[in-house]
Amino acid sequence: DFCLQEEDTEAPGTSSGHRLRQVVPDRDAWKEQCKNLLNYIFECEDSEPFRQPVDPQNYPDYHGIIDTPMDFGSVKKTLGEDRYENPIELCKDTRLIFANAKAYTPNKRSKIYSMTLRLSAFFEEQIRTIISEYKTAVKSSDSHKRAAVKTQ
Ligand SMILES: O=C(NCC1CC1)N1CCN(C(=O)c2ccco2)CC1
Repeated sequence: DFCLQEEDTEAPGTSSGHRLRQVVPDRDAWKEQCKNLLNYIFECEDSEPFRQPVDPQNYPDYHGIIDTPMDFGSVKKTLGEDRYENPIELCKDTRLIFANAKAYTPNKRSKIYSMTLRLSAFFEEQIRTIISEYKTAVKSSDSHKRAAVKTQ
């Protein structure tokens, strides 16, 4: 754990001597990490069918089978517009992309569905660390808040 200086309101390096450099996990780091992950996914050929919403002209039965369509373009847009509070929400929407493909596919050996299997394996590997570091950062920022209250 890191120490919290008692003069928490004073500017760093004040007359009360040097403050120790604080190492505080960044609770906003997940946003850039998810942006980078999405950019990598967009580079993957396997994401091609999932970068934009399904056009009902091409798949007239799609919206009768799938209640909540989702695609990586929408996830990227939501992230960019700061409409995700945390990476867990982004993970939920991304898992919906994969679940929709599994629900819609007529056959588990279909080309498009098989693309989601590789993509979801990669996504789950990457998102687990992002979520774990986010949860750690939230915990330590909570403990910081409790510590600060005690000193008041
Ligand atoms: O048209 C689509 N996307 C929009 C295209 C990129 C601009 N599709 C993706 C969703 N989808 C399936 O998940 C699926 C599973 C088995 C067969 O299809 C249907 C095809």
